[in-house]
Amino acid sequence: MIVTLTAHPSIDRTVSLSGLLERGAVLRVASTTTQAAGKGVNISRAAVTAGVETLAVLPSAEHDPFLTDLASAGVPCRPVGPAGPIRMNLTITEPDGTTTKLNASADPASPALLADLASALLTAAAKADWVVLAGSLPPGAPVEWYAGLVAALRRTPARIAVDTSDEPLTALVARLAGAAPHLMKPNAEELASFTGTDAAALEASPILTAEAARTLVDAGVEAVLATLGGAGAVLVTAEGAWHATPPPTTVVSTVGAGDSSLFGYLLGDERQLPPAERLALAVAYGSAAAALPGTTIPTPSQVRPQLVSVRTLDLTEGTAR
Ligand SMILES: O=P(O)(O)OC[C@@]1(O)O[C@H](CO)[C@@H](O)[C@@H]1O
Repeated sequence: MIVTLTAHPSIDRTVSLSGLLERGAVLRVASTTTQAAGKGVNISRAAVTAGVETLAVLPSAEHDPFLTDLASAGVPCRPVGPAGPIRMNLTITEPDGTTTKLNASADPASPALLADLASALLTAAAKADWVVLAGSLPPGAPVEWYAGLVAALRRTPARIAVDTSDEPLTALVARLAGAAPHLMKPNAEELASFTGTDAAALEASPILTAEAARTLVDAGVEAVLATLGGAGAVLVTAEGAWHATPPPTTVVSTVGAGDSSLFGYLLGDERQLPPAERLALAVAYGSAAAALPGTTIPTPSQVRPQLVSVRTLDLTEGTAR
């Protein structure tokens, strides 16, 4: 079972433009969609369509329509309240695939709500193969909240994956000694933020990315899945490093591609696939998501790992095979 925590869930409103975005202009909208989302929720959605048992833990008021949306998608939920209204994040997509995102903030989370979320998560972790801490933290949560949760989750049988950014990521990286998650999924920008490298340089060089990811493995993280957008992804473990390139993809919306990649990796792990095949599944899930509108998460029939090419990276020689 994959338990996800979305401490800062969102209603994702996507506006698809029929032309290119022009600041200050009046523009025609081709279509709009609205979906209950947030990183952990998206991963639980992917699990449901792949037939993997999941539970989405999130703050929510008792009868919030967000829960109705998740129930109609068949996503098992553990809402924790009382919580304020769920924020709305806006995505603007252009016909060339350019995706612009405006992410809002929820009302501040109280210490009592954070404590109840942590306790619901620790209870669910007793039955989980993986617990995924995903997304930003709501206002009011201390930046080291994820780091503290990882330390507590390390005392349960579950394995822990984290995908976050900004201060919560920095705080987690600062406390890896003795409390490292089993899996981290930074993108190039996130990896650059604590390795003193440049995101564009990482996206252009899988070897540089693998070297940066390697610093997390040296600090105790079992596996680092570094996603590089159109350049695919790099996987680094203590055993080696791999780079996977996606098939040519017509990008419609990149929202949810990272969450889909992370789920693809976890699915490969549940199926006990070797590292290169787990990476291929991650990249296939990510590129399938990028080809879909809004925050749509791909179904297994839309995911084609056989079209992904994987090569081994030799970090001592600085070469790829
Ligand atoms: O503000 P955060 O928590 O970093 O990201 C939230 C978010 O952008 O992440 C998902 C895509 O990964 C979306 O469903 C959601 O709107």
